[in-house]
Amino acid sequence: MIITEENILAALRNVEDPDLKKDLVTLNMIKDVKINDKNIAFTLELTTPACPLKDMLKNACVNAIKHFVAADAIIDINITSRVSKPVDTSQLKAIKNIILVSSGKGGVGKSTVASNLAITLAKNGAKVGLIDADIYGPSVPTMFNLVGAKPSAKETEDGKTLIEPIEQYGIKLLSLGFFADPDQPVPWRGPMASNAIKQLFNDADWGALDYLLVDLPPGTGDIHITICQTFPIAGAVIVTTPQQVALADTRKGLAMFKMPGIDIPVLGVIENMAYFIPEELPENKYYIFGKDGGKMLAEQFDVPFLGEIPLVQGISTSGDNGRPISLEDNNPQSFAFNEIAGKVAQQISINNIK
Ligand SMILES: Nc1ncnc2c1ncn2[C@@H]1O[C@H](COP(=O)(O)OP(=O)(O)OP(=O)(O)O)[C@@H](O)[C@H]1O
Repeated sequence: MIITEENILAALRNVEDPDLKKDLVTLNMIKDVKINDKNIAFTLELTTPACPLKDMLKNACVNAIKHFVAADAIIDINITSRVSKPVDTSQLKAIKNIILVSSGKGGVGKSTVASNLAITLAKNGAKVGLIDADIYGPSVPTMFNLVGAKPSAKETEDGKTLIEPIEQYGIKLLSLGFFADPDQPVPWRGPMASNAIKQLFNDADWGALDYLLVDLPPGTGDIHITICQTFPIAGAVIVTTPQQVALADTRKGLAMFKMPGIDIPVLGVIENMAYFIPEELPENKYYIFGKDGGKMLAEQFDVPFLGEIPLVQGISTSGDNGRPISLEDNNPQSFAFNEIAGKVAQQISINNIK
């Protein structure tokens, strides 16, 4: 068979993206096909740089071309991505997907998860921002080694003043902690807190972002309602620990996102501190808070289970030292965060195609 672009595209129509349930040609993911004798090159444009199916799709393309077009073809696939976004007409047009990171209870590791997910998505090549909206105890300044940092302001051409997010580890950051005295007992309350948070979205120079993560305060309250009702949210990630007391509060958090008038897609549940691994015995797992609580909760609410993170000292010390663990490339916990970040991005891509 003569190798033509039509033959190649016809072959690739047999490759379906298992998440998006359509073939790669219909999804407009195949670009720039070039043919030179038996050499075939093209670009496969994914919906997220963190796509967990990258290798699988690449292999499927090679197999389809070899099977339907030419068994001896030499195939070179260049993988890129263009992050998809929900259809919306909001003022935050340059921000493609706002992801809420939420928990029913305080102290379950929501900020740890939000920070590590942000870093992991950025490491995969996405443009990422993080808003720390935790009015009770903003932890982003500590986790990103930015205690005492103050964002600067800039004047736009039309005379508006914009806050400049602070960039650290490739992520644009704004935290309520940058604007309050860390020793003040209750820095933000009621309408003042809601207004401050709205400003972090509306009056900041975010530029173009693929993902803007929001570290919410624990529980369900005014801040949650304000954010959910003011901004177009792509979805919420729920962080829980396996104890019954945490799960009970997580149920309420999950139910809030499903309430009429809020109705935010739940991207899934992450079980943090799922088991304890002692540093000197890394093969041993101790289920000190019970087993599979997060997984069962996800099943019960019919939302995806995104994965589990163990309780390890390295996660806590790295956060306290201002360099979250996922900055380390070869750490098992970085692999765990990479898998979870891939699943979060995958769920967003699935929702955006609906
Ligand atoms: N998987 C883990 N292993 C070890 N320590 C952890 C883990 N996850 C979180 N921690 C530690 O637990 C503490 C609380 O975590 P974090 O601040 O992320 O929780 P949070 O849910 O955001 O809390 P808050 O309710 O105050 O916002 C921190 O000291 C953090 O380093």
